[in-house]
Amino acid sequence: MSTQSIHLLSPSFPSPRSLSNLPYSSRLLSFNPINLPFPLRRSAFPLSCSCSLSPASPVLASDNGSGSSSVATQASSSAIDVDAVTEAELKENGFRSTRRTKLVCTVGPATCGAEQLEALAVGGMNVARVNMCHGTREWHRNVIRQVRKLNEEKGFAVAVMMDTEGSEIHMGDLGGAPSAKAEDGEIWTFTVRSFDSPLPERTVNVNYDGFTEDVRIGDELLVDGGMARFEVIEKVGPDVKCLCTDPGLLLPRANLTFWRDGSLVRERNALLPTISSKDWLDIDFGIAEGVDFIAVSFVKSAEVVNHLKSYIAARCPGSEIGVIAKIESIDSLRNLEEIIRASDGAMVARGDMGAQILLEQVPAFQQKIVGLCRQLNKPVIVASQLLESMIEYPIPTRAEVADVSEAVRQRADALMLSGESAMGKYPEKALSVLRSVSLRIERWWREEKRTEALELPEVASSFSDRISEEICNSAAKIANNLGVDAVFVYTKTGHMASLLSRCRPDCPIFAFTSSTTVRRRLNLQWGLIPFRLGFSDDMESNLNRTFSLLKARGMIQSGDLVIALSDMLQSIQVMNVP
Ligand SMILES: Nc1ncnc2c1ncn2[C@@H]1O[C@H](COP(=O)(O)OP(=O)(O)O)[C@@H](O)[C@H]1O
Ligand SMILES: C=C(OP(=O)(O)O)C(=O)O
Ligand SMILES: [K+]
Ligand SMILES: [Mg+2]
Repeated sequence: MSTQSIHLLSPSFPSPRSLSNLPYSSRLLSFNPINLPFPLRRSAFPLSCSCSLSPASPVLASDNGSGSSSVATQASSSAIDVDAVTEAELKENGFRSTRRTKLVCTVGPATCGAEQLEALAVGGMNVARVNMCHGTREWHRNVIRQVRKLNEEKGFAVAVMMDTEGSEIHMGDLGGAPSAKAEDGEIWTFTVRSFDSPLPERTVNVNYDGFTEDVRIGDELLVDGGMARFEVIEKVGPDVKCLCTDPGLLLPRANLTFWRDGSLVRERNALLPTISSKDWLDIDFGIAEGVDFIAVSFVKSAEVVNHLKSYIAARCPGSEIGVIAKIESIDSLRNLEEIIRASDGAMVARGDMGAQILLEQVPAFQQKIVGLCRQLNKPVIVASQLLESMIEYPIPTRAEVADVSEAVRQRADALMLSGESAMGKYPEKALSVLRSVSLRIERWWREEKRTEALELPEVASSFSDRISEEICNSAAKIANNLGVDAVFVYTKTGHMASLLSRCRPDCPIFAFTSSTTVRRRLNLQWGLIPFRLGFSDDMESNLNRTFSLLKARGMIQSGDLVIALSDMLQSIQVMNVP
């Protein structure tokens, strides 16, 4: 085997024992040109016979029901866990075929059964989202546990995202009716009164007590950003009488916004807390159930993100729960950069965003948010109405396919289904459209060699981080120039894997981590194939083990060209699989 390597050692980094015999002085940046015909760093032992050299480092127990990270001492030196679906895909079609864009599915009544969840997992769902706007905690608990059970029993690695309700104004649940039709010219009552008995005809509850005080006669009331439109004509105590001016379908808990002189009214409701008391209870529930991500609705500033992160850290120290900021309000657009910096990722929540700004402004903001997240090295999800027509129909519109393609072309980390998978007629078909469009556009992009000119600014905050960042940028470039088959990264926290993902290299990135929770979290990031593997500081031994384990499972072959990086060693090695 020929190994060619570049090692970059940070002065603050503990020198791994495997390096002690190498001719490096402490503060050293040594660059060995990779096209030299001999190995720069000789293997102490031949890689092909090294599967017995497994490290005795502790590894985390495999996926368990609670998602907690109980440390088991060396569960199995030979084990490597990878998502069963990716494994099958790799074996069948090789490295280049793996999908880089990740897929999030909202789980709802159409998909909450074990069989349906399994079908979504097999269909490529990387993250299951539960929306706390709907359903009971019991219902959500059941879904989360079923996902965990499937992971355990079937070898999936589906992460779970809990999405908070937030305190924006929305309608009640229509007294149990699935929907209600508002016709042109009808008078409807929007009220903050609560009813014990069924709702009177043409009456809708509103969740916000200040509603009657805040609206004025002449205001326009928009349901779901314009699915139906009303004009406020009279206020009678707790009731607001409205004339329907644009007929439409009202869905349970639909979002309400009111507009005055062409502008969104943001008076007192703009002062409502981003995380309501109900949301805090849901968050406690999510932490207890071991969710991987919490998506915060209607984020207005970085402050709330920081607050939630410290709350999570205090409630469960060492937790790996990622906080995703949903960009959907005017305030979030104003404070975009600080919010994204504070978060572990962002969601372009186009549903509510489109109700708060002009629809024609949404695409530009999408592009801006996707670009900013990439620059700041945060995963980004493009969400809402990607395949809306598939709630009803088995094929998407051409326009929807174009929208999905655009998000893939922007190289968003993930695409999300909402109603399509939660309550639509064709959840699996919708997922397969996302999958096939992603694959097709990614391939087209690679074939066209459309390497984008996007400048990636430095994100590191320490010298050691800068080294990691430079290594990842260089490794991605080398990978593209040499046309390598895969980049391997050994990462404890996942940071180096995400830095590589940020570069969007042409080949897949195999991210090896010993933590089950880090592994699941990496599921949201572009191009990463997370593996759980116990590993040591000794790269030779890590590589040997990985090669033999992956070869035994038919996932790589002798002769495949890989680049290997490690965040313990801060090194780049280029080699053929022995
Ligand atoms: N847990 C659930 N229980 C019942 N219905 C749900 C659930 N989750 C989602 N839905 C349905 O799917 C639709 C789309 O989901 P989503 O986009 O997450 O919510 P929203 O429409 O409130 O923004 C919802 O409007 C609702 O009708
Ligand atoms: C994803 C969104 O949030 P939710 O579905 O919770 O309204 C959105 O508004 O686009
Ligand atoms: K929500
Ligand atoms: Mg929303």
